[in-house]
Amino acid sequence: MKVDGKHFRSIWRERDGWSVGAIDQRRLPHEFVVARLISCEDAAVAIRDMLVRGAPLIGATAAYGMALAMREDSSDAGLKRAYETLVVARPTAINLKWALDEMRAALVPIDPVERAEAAYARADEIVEQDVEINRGIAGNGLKLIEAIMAKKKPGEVVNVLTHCNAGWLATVDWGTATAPIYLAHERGIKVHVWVDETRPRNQGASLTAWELGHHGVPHTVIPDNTGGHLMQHGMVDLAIVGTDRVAANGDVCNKIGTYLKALAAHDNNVPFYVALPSPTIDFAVNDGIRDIPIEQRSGAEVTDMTGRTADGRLETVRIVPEGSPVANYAFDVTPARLVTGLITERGVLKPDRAALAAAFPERIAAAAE
Ligand SMILES: CSC[C@H]1O[C@H](OP(=O)(O)O)[C@H](O)[C@@H]1O
Repeated sequence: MKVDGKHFRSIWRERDGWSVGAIDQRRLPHEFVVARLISCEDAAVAIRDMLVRGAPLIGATAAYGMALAMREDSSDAGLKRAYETLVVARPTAINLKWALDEMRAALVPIDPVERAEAAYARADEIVEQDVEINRGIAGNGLKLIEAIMAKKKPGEVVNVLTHCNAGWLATVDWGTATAPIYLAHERGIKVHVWVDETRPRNQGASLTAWELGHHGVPHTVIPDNTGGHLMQHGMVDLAIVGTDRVAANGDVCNKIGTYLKALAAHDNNVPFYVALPSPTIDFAVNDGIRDIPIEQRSGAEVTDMTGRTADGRLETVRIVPEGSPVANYAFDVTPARLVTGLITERGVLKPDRAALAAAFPERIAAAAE
């Protein structure tokens, strides 16, 4: 999307034809820094350390990581090593394994001498497919926003709450949860976004607020615990969040705190939608709460905070007493019963196996492989 009028994507193949550029999201919102990935290991570290993050972008980065690996060693052993290096970078977003499986399926059958070129071609396809899918999500989600706007009085706005960052920074472009918001904004529909800060990594405060602001979308950053109050007072028309993995039964894994937001929405009859591209559907998992692996990250993400001082310096400070134990679960799972609908590129679906299977039969086949 736009950054001060200039169009950007979150990841791209550089002009040299082989290295990979990516916005270093750890530096936002205070610094806009572009990283250059030149090896498979660079791609794996970028995913693990959240230089890039967000399920679809993790998948795109892994795809280019395989292409970088094929430049280094396109043998069968090199292909296996690259897959194994990348697939363990983070455990929860299924898009990582999806992209690696897609790359492996394209590369195993061909001569090793052809693999590097083929890998970049397939990675480029995955990147362009993500953008197209998100445009589809935008159009399908827009209908929900338009239906709410139709019931509003002149001059009123549609208030959308979102959690974490499921914006264009979490994908290649457009985002998932934000895609309908950007399209509504571009169509002149007055939307306002309540942006959950999303402790401890603050993807909302640091990333969603940054991208919405640079694209000119009205928004307000709120502490994570505010959403329930806003819903009780009729200040949220709908919630739209992203997801890292949707189980076959419609359970939704997303950033920690999503489940609590869904409970508040359910209690206040606020529609709670989840936006996702079909690669995020995992038919191999039948019970999301029981079976989706929940990443636990470093306690330092909870004990420390980084910000900009009054004189412009970036500093990290400790906010938890030395010696206090810390737990840092990065995701939770919202049961399907709390989800109003799944906004996909093929329509808004009921969060259940029948709807998912009917819309995306190819995802069932993939899970069976
Ligand atoms: C469009 S997927 C975005 C999804 O990914 C985020 O997790 P992380 O920032 O840790 O990669 C979060 O769960 C978002 O909803």
